Amino acid sequence: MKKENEPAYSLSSNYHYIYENMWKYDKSLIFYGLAEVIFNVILPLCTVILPSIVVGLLERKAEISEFIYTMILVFLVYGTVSAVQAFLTTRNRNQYIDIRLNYFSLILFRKCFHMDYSLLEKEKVRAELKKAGDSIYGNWQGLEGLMHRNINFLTNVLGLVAYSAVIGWINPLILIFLLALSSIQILVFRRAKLYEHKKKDEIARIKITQSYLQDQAFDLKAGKDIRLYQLDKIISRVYGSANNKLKRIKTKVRGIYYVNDIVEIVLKFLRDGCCYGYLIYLLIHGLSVSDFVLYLGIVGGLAGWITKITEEISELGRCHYMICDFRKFCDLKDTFSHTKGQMTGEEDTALDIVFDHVSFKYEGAEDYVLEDVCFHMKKGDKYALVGVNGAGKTTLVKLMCGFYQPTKGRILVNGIDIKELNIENYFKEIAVVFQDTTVLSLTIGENICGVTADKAAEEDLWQAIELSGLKKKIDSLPKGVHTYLNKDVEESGIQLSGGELQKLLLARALYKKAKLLLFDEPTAAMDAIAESELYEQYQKLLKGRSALFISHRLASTRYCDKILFLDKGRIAEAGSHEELMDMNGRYAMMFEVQSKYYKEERQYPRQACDTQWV
Ligand SMILES: Nc1ncnc2c1ncn2[C@@H]1O[C@H](COP(=O)(O)OP(=O)(O)OP(=O)(O)O)[C@@H](O)[C@H]1O
Repeated sequence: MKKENEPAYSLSSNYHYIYENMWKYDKSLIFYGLAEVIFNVILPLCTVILPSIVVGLLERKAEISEFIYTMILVFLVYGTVSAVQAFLTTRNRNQYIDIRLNYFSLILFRKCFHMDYSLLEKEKVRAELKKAGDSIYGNWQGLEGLMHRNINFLTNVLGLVAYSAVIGWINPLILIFLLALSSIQILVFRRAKLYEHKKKDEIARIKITQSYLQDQAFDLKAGKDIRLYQLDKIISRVYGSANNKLKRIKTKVRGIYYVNDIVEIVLKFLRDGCCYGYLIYLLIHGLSVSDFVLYLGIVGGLAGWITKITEEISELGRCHYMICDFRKFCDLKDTFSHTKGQMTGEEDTALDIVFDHVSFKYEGAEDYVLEDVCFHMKKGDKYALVGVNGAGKTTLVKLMCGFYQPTKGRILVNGIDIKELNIENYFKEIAVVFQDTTVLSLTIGENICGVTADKAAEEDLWQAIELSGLKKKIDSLPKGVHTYLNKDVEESGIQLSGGELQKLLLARALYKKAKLLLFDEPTAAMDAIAESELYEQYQKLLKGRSALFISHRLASTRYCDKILFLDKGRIAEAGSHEELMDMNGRYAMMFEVQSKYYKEERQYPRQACDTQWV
């Protein structure tokens, strides 16, 4: 079993993951990477060997012509190697950014789009998503970081091997001494990195709070409430306290790195002192000046390779942990079947839904939101779901959508347990309008059809627009269905009113030609005329499809075949409008309370107007 803080994947598995995907994306990336490693080592070797050649010429008082030819050759070699190395570095850097944005980002997008909704909602999973995002949104971080760091690491290892061969030839003891010092440095680095990793969960949680508050500060909708209810102070206070928490953690992490830096300085002092002392000793005892220059460069360079190897190992470790975060999120197991699973039957135009003793509670909650809910909605049935606030209506709709699994009992869709369904296919067969649904800042047509308006089935698009009551508005827009919403993507975008937005969401649900339609307060923001028009064409809108809708305006429920009255998560009353009125229970009471105001209003309409304007 893995211990806490132990990475979820081995380093070799992460290497395999990255290079396998690089190979899939663009095979040449691997070859260009290897070429960069080779040229990264050749270049510093040139800077060590070439000066020693020049000093050698001076030492043996070479002819001026030989001196000039050699110098030209030196510059040519150095120039060519530098140019190739610079080309490879730039190319690889750009390509690594490219694969991060165009390949790995899309893996994360796809995971978010298709994973169980209930998983995505969990606070713990959101923190994991934040960490997975950190590993791809940043240069030299996580996945991209490993590609860069690996080039650097291999460069340093190859450099170390080449330089070690020369130093081992001078004196093997120096080599052993240098390697021993490096091992100490690596161990100290590792301790600092492990501590930093331990704090990552805490940091991710704080960052979620920070980015939520930043969103609120910049959000147009929140801007209204912030001004009217003076929420700025509380937002600033919570943001400040999150910043302080982060600062405290980062100060502790920096403290550990400070110890690491001191150890590094002491080791460097020891290393350079001993090596340079030994070379001076050799010079005094007959070593030529050109060899002294060469060895000096090699010893100095070797220390550089070693220092960089320790740095790169620590950076590789950091990237390794970040890749683990990315893969852990991408490998989260779903409870629903997304790619396999059964289909509901293509020939049907409606779905048959059974709630068989369904109880449900949200994760971490003590109480059940729904308890022992039983009903059978046959193909083509129109159901209304009513009840007081918090009775569990939206939760029931979300269960019907396949966003959550029941805690107890079963939900059957055309006789198949929802757990056994191919949920992606089921999503294609249902259309839902939630209370908190948002639109994308794209064109009206794209929002309704999910594709560009040109590719949409034109007739269906206009039919949905007409049925939802949005036609008049669209006809008034110069660009019609090609008009952009909001201003995030297109400056000329327009802002729809609450009611118009609701009509648009309705049009989107109707365009889909779903077998099951679920509406959560679909008319809450509509004016009375729009609402009444909608109800009048209710049967036409739903054309033999199954539908369930939640509404607090009980007058609307009379268009439904059956009404379920939900009370504290249980179905307290069920039947047609007339049956429930005859029952004289909670539904009848709520209906009476609502209709009382309409009656009163009809009795005194003028009076109200007069009082207002006289
Ligand atoms: N994601 C969630 N996590 C935890 N509890 C939740 C979640 N969503 C809703 N609840 C709780 O479940 C209960 C039922 O909520 P639900 O939204 O289903 O009620 P509702 O009947 O649709 O209410 P309303 O008429 O106000 O829209 C509430 O007490 C709510 O706090």
